[in-house]
Amino acid sequence: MLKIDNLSCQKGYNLLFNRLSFEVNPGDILRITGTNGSGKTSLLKILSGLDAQEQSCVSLDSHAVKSEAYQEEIFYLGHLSALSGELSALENLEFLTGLNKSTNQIQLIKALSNIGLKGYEDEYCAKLSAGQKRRVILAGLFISNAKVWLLDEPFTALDPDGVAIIERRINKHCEQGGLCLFTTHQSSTLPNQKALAL
Ligand SMILES: Nc1ncnc2c1ncn2[C@@H]1O[C@H](COP(=O)(O)OP(=O)(O)OP(=O)(O)O)[C@@H](O)[C@H]1O
Repeated sequence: MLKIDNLSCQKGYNLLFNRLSFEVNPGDILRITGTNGSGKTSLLKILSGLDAQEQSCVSLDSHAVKSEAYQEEIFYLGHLSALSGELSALENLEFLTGLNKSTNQIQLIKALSNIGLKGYEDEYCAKLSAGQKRRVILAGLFISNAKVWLLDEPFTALDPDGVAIIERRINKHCEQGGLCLFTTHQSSTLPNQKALAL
């Protein structure tokens, strides 16, 4: 269980949220909404451990955010594509999944194919469209072993086919006991999603 207990976040003079408490259980899909600047990205960054501050009010099965046990279970998909334009789609995927020793190159090529990037394995990411770049990162997400998916605006830049793929994968992940928290400004057809408004 991902537990958030009395979490507050202040940026400059702006108190984004105060004493926020909620739990996300295995199988849960949590949709986080709010106006621009309400703190959605800030919340996901705290939960991913990217926030510089140590956060004792966040734990996963009693493990603290910065602990190895917590970090092993997290995949954070940021707003902006964390890809190198000078590396190919396959090389970027190798880098993204570098810590997951159980994946080999054949699996990575298959993952790119499954997300609609067959034939783009050796293309420099600088030459890919915004949606194709997004798909490279999603390929990394889908083959990761992370239990907790933290997805910041995952549908951005994706065409309807891309949106359908990710919604299907979120469903499958959570049906198998995973957890997914995602932010979006778009409507979503995901069933059984819980909601958190900031
Ligand atoms: N490093 C930072 N230093 C100062 N202020 C920051 C920092 N990061 C974010 N903020 C501020 O915190 C507020 C919340 O930002 P955040 O990115 O979390 O919002 P959001 O809900 O994800 O917005 P959007 O819907 O536009 O993506 C904004 O006003 C932003 O300017």
